[in-house]
Amino acid sequence: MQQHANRHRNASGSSNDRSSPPANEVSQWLTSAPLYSYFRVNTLKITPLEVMTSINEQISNLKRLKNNKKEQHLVRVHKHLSDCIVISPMDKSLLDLSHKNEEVIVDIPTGQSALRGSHIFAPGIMAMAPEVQVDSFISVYADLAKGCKRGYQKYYDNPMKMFVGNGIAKMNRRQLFNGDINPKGIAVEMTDPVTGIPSFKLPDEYGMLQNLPSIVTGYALDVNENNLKVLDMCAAPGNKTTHIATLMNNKGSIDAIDKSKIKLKKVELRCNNFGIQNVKIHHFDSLISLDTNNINNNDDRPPFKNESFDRVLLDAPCSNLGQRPLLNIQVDKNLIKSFPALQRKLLINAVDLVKPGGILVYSTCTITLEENEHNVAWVLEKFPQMELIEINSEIGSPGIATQVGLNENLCKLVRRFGPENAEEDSIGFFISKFQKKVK
Ligand SMILES: C[S@@+](CC[C@H](N)C(=O)[O-])C[C@H]1O[C@@H](n2cnc3c(N)ncnc32)[C@H](O)[C@@H]1O
Repeated sequence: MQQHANRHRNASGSSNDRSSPPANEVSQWLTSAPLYSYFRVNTLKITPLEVMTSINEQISNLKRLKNNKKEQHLVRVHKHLSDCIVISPMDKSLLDLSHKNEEVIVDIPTGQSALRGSHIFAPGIMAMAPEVQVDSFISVYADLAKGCKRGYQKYYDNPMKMFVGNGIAKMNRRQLFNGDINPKGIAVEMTDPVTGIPSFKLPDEYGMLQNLPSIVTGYALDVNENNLKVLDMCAAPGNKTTHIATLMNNKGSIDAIDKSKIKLKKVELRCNNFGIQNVKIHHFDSLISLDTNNINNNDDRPPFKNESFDRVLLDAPCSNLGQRPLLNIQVDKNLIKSFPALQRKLLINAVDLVKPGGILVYSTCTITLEENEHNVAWVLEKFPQMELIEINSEIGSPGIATQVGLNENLCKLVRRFGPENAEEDSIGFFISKFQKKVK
């Protein structure tokens, strides 16, 4: 019996459903980088056309493309999202992906970012060959074995170093490892990443690289009306807060809560860069964001009164099994199992804080059924005042139906981003949208 159950178990964490992709397909998908990158334009300061022109200029100046006769159309505005620019990968036949003698070793997060089109920043470099000069053309490897000590002097020979592409050194070994001060800034400009995703640099105020489903989440909150009162319960580092504020055109108000003080600094910085003025930042625990004992007379800060908000976003802490590429997937089963309980506690507060007629969006950047469809089914069962409503988006797929989760019809109302989403190859993600019934 056990054997039978395991055969049908899949990486989404469930048995008995036939629509989840098999585990090997999921792990292959998780370890690879999404095909496209997306830049969400800060429309408070600049138009998508201006940003597109600027990205286009930088990309067409890349050496690989400049010397090539084939015309490439790598940059376009998303057909459904007017503030989202889609950047396609470069034609791989134009890239120089031969392994160079001179190399640098980077840590796993830096390797993952390079696969998504980032340059290599100094703090991510573990080792650099002594012969590397500024402007040398070098190979970059991610140390999947985590065996390379920072500043390692010899050639790092390990079968678990993964080639992520080639680039031009902008610092040498001495600048990286001999100084007293930790170096910052770009140490290698990636010109030929194995994924072909081009790198570019724009002023911070123009907007930010953001995953497609995160952009869809901002739209799902429906903030077109004037003077809405919005609560973002898990806001840092502010990707969605800044998008929602932009969609609100700086009108109304957003209370942005997070329990991480350090990460809230990023929310503040982004809001300042983007020219956002309608966000109030609170270092607080959203598990106690509801004023159950009526102790707070100030509605400018948490805990907030019952039914205070027109819109609530709960972009919940989760198992993160969607953040591609995950070059070393380490599944701590006990940690993963702990998330649904935390998410449900946050959902209880979210339900209480939204006004009748108001909207609650619940999202995660993971693909497990327990943190997604099962939590949605739990809300519907526990809170009859909450109705699951459609997300008007053609992007993403319906949810996965199971006996303990959502049925086929309810699955059509949610958006799931996983290996089944071949067309808009993105990170793993889940979005659901509820409306509180008017009494
Ligand atoms: C998925 S991230 C949010 C990402 C963010 N919405 C964005 O788009 O940039 C989850 C966040 O929840 C925060 N968090 C976890 N538990 C929390 C709690 N009890 N109260 C408030 N924030 C919490 C974490 O610090 C983390 O920043």
